[in-house]
Amino acid sequence: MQLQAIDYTSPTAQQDFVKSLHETGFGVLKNHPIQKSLVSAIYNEWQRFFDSDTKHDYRYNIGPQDGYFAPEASETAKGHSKRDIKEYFHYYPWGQCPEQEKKLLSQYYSEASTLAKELLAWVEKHTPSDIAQHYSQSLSSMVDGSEQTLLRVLHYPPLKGDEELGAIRAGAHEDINLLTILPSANEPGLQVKAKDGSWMDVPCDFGTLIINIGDMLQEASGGYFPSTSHRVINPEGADKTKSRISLPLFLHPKPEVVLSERHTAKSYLHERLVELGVIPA
Ligand SMILES: O=C(O)CCC(=O)C(=O)O
Ligand SMILES: [Fe+2]
Repeated sequence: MQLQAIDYTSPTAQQDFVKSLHETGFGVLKNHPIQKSLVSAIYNEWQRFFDSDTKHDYRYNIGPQDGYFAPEASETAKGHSKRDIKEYFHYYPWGQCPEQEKKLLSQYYSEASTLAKELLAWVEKHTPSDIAQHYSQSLSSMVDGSEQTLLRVLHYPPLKGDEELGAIRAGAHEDINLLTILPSANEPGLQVKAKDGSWMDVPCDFGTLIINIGDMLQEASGGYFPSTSHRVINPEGADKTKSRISLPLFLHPKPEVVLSERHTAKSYLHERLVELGVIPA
């Protein structure tokens, strides 16, 4: 399995990108419209946020899931017994956000959502017709007017040595949504599972964007687009003392969208959040 960066401006970008998503569940883009300077400014602002105690004033709301999730409240990946070693903030335009950090984060949300929708349109255009006939409605219309798209600011704190045995920064998991777009983080660690079961490092060149399929698009495409397992491993040696910040945007459809005979977006999301231990059954 190879993950080579595709040039967003190349004449064959759309086909190459959708081929990569079909074959691996992942695609890497360079020369895309998201500015590096915006991403690094957000990383800096949120490092300060996570380093300060005011984060506790933004504790997440259990139903809507917006706000700050402390390490004690973070996810336990399906099939794992230890919580991930991370804390994070869930931003929605309608949700809570510290005033100081709102300007850049809302700008990023809007730019990244626009790009994610464009990439979803590429996926739609290059889905073979025998697969596309199973979409209950066009992929673009699934997200039009959706208020569910989630921007997560993630902080993996430096390791102190007192972490629970076997706990890792992000246990192997699949994303729940349609598509995820993720700027390369400020530190390595992201790995993707290849078809032979081995773990491969995802290239971490600052400025590239990583896109992956989530379970909802896998479900809607009958598996044509695979939702590939990924994880974030712990740093070693001198890197243990470093924080890692990342900024995934999870493109979500409207709740009433029918994904398959089994699921609407709402029923699927609910099932998965219970599994992750972040909402009660
Ligand atoms: O931090 C990363 O690089 C990936 C995060 C991730 O996979 C997730 O939050 O779903
Ligand atoms: Fe993920």
